[in-house]
Amino acid sequence: MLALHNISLFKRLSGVSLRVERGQWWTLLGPNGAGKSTLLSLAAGLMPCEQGFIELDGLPLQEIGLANLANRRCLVTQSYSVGFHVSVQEMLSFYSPHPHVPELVEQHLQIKALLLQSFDTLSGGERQRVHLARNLMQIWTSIEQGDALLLLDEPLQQMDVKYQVHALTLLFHIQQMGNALLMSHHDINQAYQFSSHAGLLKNTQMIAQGAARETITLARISALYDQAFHAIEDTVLSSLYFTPKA
Ligand SMILES: Nc1ncnc2c1ncn2[C@@H]1O[C@H](COP(=O)(O)OP(=O)(O)OP(=O)(O)O)[C@@H](O)[C@H]1O
Repeated sequence: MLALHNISLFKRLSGVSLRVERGQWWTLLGPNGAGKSTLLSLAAGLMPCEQGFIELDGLPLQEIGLANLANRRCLVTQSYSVGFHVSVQEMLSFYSPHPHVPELVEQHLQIKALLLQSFDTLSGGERQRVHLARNLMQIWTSIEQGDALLLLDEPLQQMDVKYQVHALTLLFHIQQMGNALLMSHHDINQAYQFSSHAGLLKNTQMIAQGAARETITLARISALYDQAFHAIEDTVLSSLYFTPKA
């Protein structure tokens, strides 16, 4: 679905290639400043690459146009404010062609209880739930068709543990419908547990990529963050649990 061919942007991203296919959930891991947000903005078509090119279903991104892209892909950015007084209901109807919160979204993000509240008075976690819901509603028709590309820049920030699990479960359902996900995240264990694939970015370069459980290894994670880790076997989840050495 999404193909990045050797893309670069001065001091922000260097020669990155990546293919994200339908039904795959990629997580980008890497230290602050590694280039994760830059990669997501370029993939969303919000700025041009200096070198290389990006295709969506074989078409160069710049030929698709932002209006068409808006029906097909969303970008959940790291910070979001509306800048004026507006209720959650008004904000959702302003940005989304889909007038109602879809049942699957409501089930996991519980937006309806917030609809009459002013967006600017929401707590950080509530705001992030609405921000995620708004982006999903923007492309909901494509999501239902299994044809959507979700670009997510640390989408769980400020959510409490319960809503993190709810949001990850919602994203898992959306992946199972055949959609493609590319997400940056700072939680190695959630990436290991939930994503199908992982890309490790360091100093603007992709140093490893592939199936999540083959790519996220103790040696690579320690090198990625310049930090020693323990890997503990979780026999219940038949998974590894990474924890930094103090
Ligand atoms: N608008 C900009 N102009 C110039 N440099 C920028 C700009 N935005 C980001 N950068 C630089 O590009 C590099 C990559 O930044 P980016 O935001 O992509 O990192 P990141 O991996 O998303 O980091 P974080 O985990 O902190 O969100 C950083 O060195 C950053 O300082």
